[in-house]
Amino acid sequence: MHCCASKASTFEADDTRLRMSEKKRVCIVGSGNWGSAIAKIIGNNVVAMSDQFHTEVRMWVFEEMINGRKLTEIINQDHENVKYLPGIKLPTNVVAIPDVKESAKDADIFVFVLPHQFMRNVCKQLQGGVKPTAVGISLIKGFDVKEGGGILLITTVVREVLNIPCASLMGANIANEVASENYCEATIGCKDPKNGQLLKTLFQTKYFRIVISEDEDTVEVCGALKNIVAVGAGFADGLGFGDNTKAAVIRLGLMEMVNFCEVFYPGSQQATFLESCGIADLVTTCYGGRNRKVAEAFVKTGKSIEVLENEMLNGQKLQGPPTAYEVNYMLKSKMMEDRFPLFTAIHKICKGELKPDQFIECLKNHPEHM
Ligand SMILES: NC(=O)c1ccc[n+]([C@@H]2O[C@H](COP(=O)([O-])OP(=O)(O)OC[C@H]3O[C@@H](n4cnc5c(N)ncnc54)[C@H](O)[C@@H]3O)[C@@H](O)[C@H]2O)c1
Ligand SMILES: O=P(O)(O)OC[C@H](O)CO
Repeated sequence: MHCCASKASTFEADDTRLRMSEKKRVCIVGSGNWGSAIAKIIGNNVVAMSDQFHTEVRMWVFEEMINGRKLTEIINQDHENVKYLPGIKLPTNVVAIPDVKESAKDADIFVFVLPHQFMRNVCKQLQGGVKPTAVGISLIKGFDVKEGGGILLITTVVREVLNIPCASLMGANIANEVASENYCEATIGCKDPKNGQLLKTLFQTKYFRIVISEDEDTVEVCGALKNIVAVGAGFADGLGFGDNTKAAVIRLGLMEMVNFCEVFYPGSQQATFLESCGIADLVTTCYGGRNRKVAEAFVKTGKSIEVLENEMLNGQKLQGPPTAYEVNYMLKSKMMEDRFPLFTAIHKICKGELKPDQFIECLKNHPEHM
């Protein structure tokens, strides 16, 4: 009897070990406004699905001092990111870690969510410290500039630098609204159905509904380009135009997004623009986003984008102006600026090469009207 009981417990221990080793450990790389909102979702989901996931979620935090305390300390003791997502409690199983390599230890799933301009540098720090079996997902909107004139998707940077597969999650997702659990949707771009399903399990909640698309490049490109259009919407608002003009900016922006994908990402499907990552994100960003808000103030105050970003966003980062630069960097090198007049005008206005009041003039002769 005794012998059988001990054998049974050995089997149980083996079984538990097996299940433990199959459990996925999640690392969130980034902890800004969206990073913190998504940490709330992931932290709650892994506890609800503790048979599939380790319940501790490590979140890399770019350390800074707030009123004499370290931000990591505040998050770990008070369970709130008081700087980037104030007023929202984070689950206690989300652990803030200031060392990116330490946060990545033993992780099976990497969620990349930081302003895109910092991504390559952070990825380089992770090089060599990532399990070869890990998978990544990028929530980052923007491009990486390639020497010699091209641009890379952020997921390509992850694949190249870390040698792991990488999907993306994009959508109409203003972080504060998601953190307040207001119903919305998102799109996961992932060619591999098994990884797509695993990632959907990690992110979906009753209020955050997800559709998987295999058209992964288009999903990601939509997320990056919509931030440029949002800047244009802000210019139109700052210039005092009404809703018809903003609708025209959104439509022409969408047409340039579609053309951009056709030219640079052949095989892109038009149906993808009807997902949350496409038209829905464009609408939300052109009405409620940070890029729109700062661009409106840019026209009204005459201050530079950098000054306004510092004054208005308390450390949060704009993605639209740098993305307009990155896209222009490529279009210019290919002598294709004329084919994308809205993207081009927005970049030139941000750089002070064109006056804001010339924005609408640039749209009056858009190739869409020829
Ligand atoms: N905020 C949103 O509503 C939202 C929604 C969907 C997608 N996104 C996208 O998610 C990505 C991250 O946005 P966010 O809102 O979480 O960030 P954010 O705009 O809040 O940026 C602040 C973050 O950048 C970090 N940071 C500052 N300097 C840094 C450096 N040198 N190196 C590394 N990190 C540094 C800060 O510590 C902080 O965590 C962006 O690409 C954004 O477009 C944002
Ligand atoms: O606040 P923005 O302009 O960075 O936009 C936020 C999100 O990308 C909207 O989906």
